[in-house]
Amino acid sequence: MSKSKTYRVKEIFYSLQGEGAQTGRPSIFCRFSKCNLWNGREDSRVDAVCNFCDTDFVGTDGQNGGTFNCDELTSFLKSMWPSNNSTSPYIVFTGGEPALQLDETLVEACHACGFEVAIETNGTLPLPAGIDWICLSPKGKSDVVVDTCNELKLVYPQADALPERFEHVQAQHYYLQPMANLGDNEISTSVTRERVKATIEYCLTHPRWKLSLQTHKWLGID
Ligand SMILES: C[S@@+](CC[C@H](N)C(=O)[O-])C[C@H]1O[C@@H](n2cnc3c(N)ncnc32)[C@H](O)[C@@H]1O
Ligand SMILES: Nc1nc2[nH]cc(C(=O)O)c2c(=O)[nH]1
Ligand code: SF4
Ligand SMILES: [Mg+2]
Repeated sequence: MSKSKTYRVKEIFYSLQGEGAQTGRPSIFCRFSKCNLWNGREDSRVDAVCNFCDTDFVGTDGQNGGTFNCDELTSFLKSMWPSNNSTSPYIVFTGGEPALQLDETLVEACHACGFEVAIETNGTLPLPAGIDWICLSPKGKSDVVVDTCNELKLVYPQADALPERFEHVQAQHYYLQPMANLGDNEISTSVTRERVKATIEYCLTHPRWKLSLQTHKWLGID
């Protein structure tokens, strides 16, 4: 891999993992720009393969965003972790779709710095080897090529991506996450009662599946 390769990053922030099996874990989030299932423009949302995205991933103008080479990115990520502690930095690559940019070079560089590497992915693109925690979250009619992960975290309900379609996926955890309304971070309004109720009902009748809530939205943190 060329040493001059650069990564386009929307934002980098330190927070608690809000969702899924690692909920509550201090994590550095590296949000890459761009997605392959939506161009991020509101006027294109209705026609997108993924049309309920709650995230701005366009450009590099978020907090700590920019264009980084591999050394610059790993150095910056390291600088976000509190010093004077022996716990390895836990980095969550997200986006946008991180599999468009995350490659083995960056994963290996993260490991060389002692990081643990996680990804949040829509599963439509092959993943580089070596990722320590894969959270797979399939979207709509898209073809999912990732069939093994640590957690399957399906946004529910999606007419074209209901849980039955993913029963074959090998995972340690199977989560349903209620689809949040857009444009408001208050949990009481951002997730409709109906969606939460429908998600609870599905879990109760199909107990392989557990409920995942976007707890950072409740807490008002990044
Ligand atoms: C913004 S996505 C970025 C990573 C990747 N592109 C993906 O879709 O998994 C991060 C997480 O937020 C979830 N998500 C996005 N929009 C959501 C919404 N409106 N309600 C609930 N979860 C949502 C995704 O399913 C995914 O698990
Ligand atoms: N706190 C927090 N937890 C998260 N888990 C997945 C996120 C994402 O946007 O990928 C996310 C996020 O944006 N914030
Ligand atoms: S696949 Fe992920 S980043 Fe892309 S539009 Fe959907 S939720 Fe957003
Ligand atoms: Mg998010």
